[in-house]
This record gives sequence, structure tokens and C-alpha cells, in this order.
Amino acid sequence: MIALMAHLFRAAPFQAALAVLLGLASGGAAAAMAVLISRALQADLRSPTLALWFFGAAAAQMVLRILSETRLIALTQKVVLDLRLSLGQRLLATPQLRLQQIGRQPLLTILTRDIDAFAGAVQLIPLILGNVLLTLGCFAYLAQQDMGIFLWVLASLLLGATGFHLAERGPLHRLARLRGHIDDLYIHQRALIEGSKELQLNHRRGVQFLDRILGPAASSVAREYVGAMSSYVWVTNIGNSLFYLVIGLVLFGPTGLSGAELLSVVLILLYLVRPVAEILICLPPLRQSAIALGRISQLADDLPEGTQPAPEPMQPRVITLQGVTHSYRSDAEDGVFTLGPVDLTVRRGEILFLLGGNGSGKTTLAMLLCGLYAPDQGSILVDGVPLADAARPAYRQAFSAVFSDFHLFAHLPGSDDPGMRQRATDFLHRFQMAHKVRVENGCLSTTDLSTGQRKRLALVAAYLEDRPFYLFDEWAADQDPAFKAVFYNDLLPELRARGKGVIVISHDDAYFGVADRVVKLADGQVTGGAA
Ligand SMILES: Nc1ncnc2c1ncn2[C@@H]1O[C@H](COP(=O)(O)OP(=O)(O)OP(=O)(O)O)[C@@H](O)[C@H]1O
Repeated sequence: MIALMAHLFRAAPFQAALAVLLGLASGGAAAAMAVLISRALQADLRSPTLALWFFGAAAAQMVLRILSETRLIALTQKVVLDLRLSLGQRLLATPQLRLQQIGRQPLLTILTRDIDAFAGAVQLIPLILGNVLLTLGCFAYLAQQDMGIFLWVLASLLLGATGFHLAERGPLHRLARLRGHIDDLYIHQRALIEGSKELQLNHRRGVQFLDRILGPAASSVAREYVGAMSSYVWVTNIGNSLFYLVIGLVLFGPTGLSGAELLSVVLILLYLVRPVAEILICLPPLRQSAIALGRISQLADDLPEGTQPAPEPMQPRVITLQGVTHSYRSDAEDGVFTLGPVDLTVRRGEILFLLGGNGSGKTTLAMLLCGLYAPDQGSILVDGVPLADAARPAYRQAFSAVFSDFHLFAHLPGSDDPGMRQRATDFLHRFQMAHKVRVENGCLSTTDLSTGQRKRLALVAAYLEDRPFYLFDEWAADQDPAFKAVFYNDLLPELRARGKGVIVISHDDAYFGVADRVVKLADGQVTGGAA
């Protein structure tokens, strides 16, 4: 809980302090009510003034608790909003290779499940603080009533807290393991959704997937959850029972208290049962949220600071790769793939085709060319000047690309520009998509289309970006023959005529003649045409 509160105080110190103070004050009002009830039970003290104080304390407790909880809801959502945006900025600034290493699903799990777990548990803070103060208030009153009983109760409570701390070690480890299993489970659940076509076509495979992959992962999650939560059920219920044990000992033990004094003390102890139970019930979600916060912080530490100001786009004319190499360091693969060393020049106003068999390194070279990967060795010269690492984000702005694993955003680039809608509509007509899609408020009216149609829309978005260099990674592979011809014979030459540098990864040998230069790759080595 301390880690959660520290996070809140760092993010919004004033609002966090206010919410905490209101939570504490509501606990104080609840403690005052306990004292007033106890006094009222001593008949000679009952009076209209006491009644007024009691109703006043009840109203104050309610108002303070509402204020504290509503403030904390708003504060939590502000903190979560800032967290989501700052992680978003960091992700945008993170090198592609690092993102690939972390993996899409673990990233998604942190951004969704962990952030929600954190937000959910933070809401419990005023409840816990209020109950802690209520407990302390009641204890003070108890000490004033009978110091011996107070010391007795305090000793039992310390004993219970120590026992709880020791007994909690097991479930805490299980909760940490549970979070690890959740990563695996989500990966398999995603495969189930994304591979549903394949699994439905092959029923046996679908059943095997459930039995051998998803089932064991889900069982591990269930096992750890049951183990952890059952332990907490034991621990919290034993903690609660300890209270009744203390009450029993006070009631039936040789305390020497009069009937009225005994009633007042037992009443205070009974009054404490609810807050203590509430504190204990809040512990599992608090522990889970501390694990979630650990994951979030670890990710934030792992990723670079996001850059706020947009980098000023470069406008290079000639890009030269000098002795550039790139190797993938992957445990999953048997042999490490190395591209290069590659020497290659790309100029504006020319069409360059990158050819090569599957796995020869075309996409890797394209990623290096457009600055999404940094070279391991060698350098990239921009108009003859070596590209520094710090300038890579600005360098990337010189490229517009449609990758083979492209993502089609419904939101079009340049939507702030008043002329954009007309330009986008013109492109939709040119790419024969106007009968299917409209542009509304800077967005495409739909993206639920065929693969080839979606690729045409990705091309529209690339055209709208209007960058000096264009990269198309097997763009034409899903197009019908008529539109393939439009792409190679009309669109590419038109880009060249507009002074754009065009890099095309292609297997369409019928159109190799369109290229000004053809660069061939085999096994990561340039085998021809790189001048
Ligand atoms: N993220 C990655 N991690 C590890 N190895 C990778 C990664 N991406 C590609 N590789 C390896 O690098 C090699 C070249 O891959 P690349 O995608 O550049 O080939 P390609 O020529 O574009 O192939 P294709 O025509 O099939 O698209 C392959 O052997 C592949 O296994």
C-alpha cells in the first residue's frame, strides 16, 4: 500500500494528501461514534447533547467518506490517464527491436490488466486509512477505559499481525507466480482468437489446442489463484476469529469490570470487528495491485523517455548505407541471421526494387533504410553526412511505408489540414475505393474490407503523408492483376516523377522492368545491383 500511495503522492501530491486526510477524518468520525455509543450506554450520561453529537458524527462520517472516495476516484483516474499517456509516449520512442523482445502480448497485458488492477486497488486506500484511524481511535478510548484490557488487546493484535505477516509469505509468492502464468494464458487466448479460422477448420487441432496448450495454461492460473486466495481466506478468517477470542476472554475472563464497564468495552471491541475485517479483505487486491505496479514501473524503466516535441522531418536527397550490418539476437532461432555488410545508395527520383527469396533479408534491409532498426556496424549517410543516433527519429520522418504486416488506422494522417478530406477522397477515387469507403471527420468510414482493399487504403494513407521516400514491402502481392498494373505502371512512375525515392520489395518479375535499379539479396548478402 505504501508503494501505491507513494505513486499517488508523486503524481498529484495535493489531491492525494486531501483524499488521505478526508479518509482519515472519516475514520476519526467513526471512532467518535463508537465512543458516543459507549457513553450513551451508560444511562446516566445519555442526554440530548450526546444525541446531537452522535447524529453529527454519523453525518460527518458519511460526508467525509463520500468526499474522500469521490476525490480518490477522480485522482486515480487522473493518475491512470497520465500513466497510459506516458507509457504511450515511451512506447512510441522505443526501438522496434526492443518492442519485439518484450513481445506484443506482455505489453498489452501491462497496459490493460495491470493498469486496471492498480486503479482498482487504489480506490480502497481511503477505506483502509479510515478503518486504521477508526481502530486507533477505539484503541485510545479502550486505553482510557481500562489500561489492562487495552494492553491485552494490543498484544493480541500485534501477535495476530506478526502471524499474518508470516502466514502471508506463501500466498504472496503464489500471487507473483499467478501474474507470470497470466502472461502465458493471454498469449494463448490471443492465439485462440486470431487463429480461430484454422482451429475451426481442423476440429482435432482445435481440441488439441484447448487440451494441450490453453487448458494447462488456464489450469496453472486457476491453481495459483485458488492456492493464493484460499490461503488468504484462512489468514483473514483466523485474524477475524482472533478478535472474537479476545472478546470472549474479556467477557468471561477475570477482568474485575462492572457490568456497565464490561458492556462498554465489549461494545467497542464488537464495533472494531467490521473495520478489521474490511482491512483484511482489502489485502489480496492490494497485494495484486502492488505486483501490477511493479510490472508497470519495470516497463516504464525499461523504455526510453518519450519525446514530447515532434522531430523536425529531414528532407534527404541521397541516402547511403556504408558497410551496414544487422543481426537478430534470438534464442528461439537455431542460427543467428546477419544482414550485410551492405553498401547501398538510394536517391530521390528513382525506383529501386529489392529482390530475394524468403528470409533473404529484404524486410530487415528496409527497416534499416527507413531508420526503424539501427545498424550494428557501418553507418547511414544522409546527403553525405553520417546519421547520429539522436537524429534517427527525425530521419524516419522522411519515409512513408506500407509494410507487409501493415496496420490500417481508421484515422487518416493530416486530418487537421482543411484540404485533406478532398485529397483523401481524390485518392480513394484513384485507388478505386470510393464506392466502398468515405472520409468522415478525418477517418475512414470503415476498415472492414478485404485484404487487398485494406492495402489500398494503407496506400492512400501513405500518399497523404507525402514524404520524400516511399517504401512498399510486397504491397502488390494481394492485388488483382488490373490494379497491380496500375500500381507498377502508373503509381510508381508518378511518384518518381514527383521526385520521390521509391523502394519496392517485390516478387512480381513481370514488372521488374519498371525499376531504375534492382538490388538482389541472398542469405543476407547483396548479390547484385547495389551501386
Ligand atoms: N524479429 C526477428 N527476430 C529474429 N529473427 C528475425 C526477425 N525478423 C526476421 N528474422 C530473421 O531474419 C531473416 C530475414 O528476415 P526478413 O524478414 O528480412 O526476410 P525477407 O527477405 O523480408 O523475407 P520474406 O520474403 O519472407 O518476407 C530470417 O531468417 C528471419 O528468420
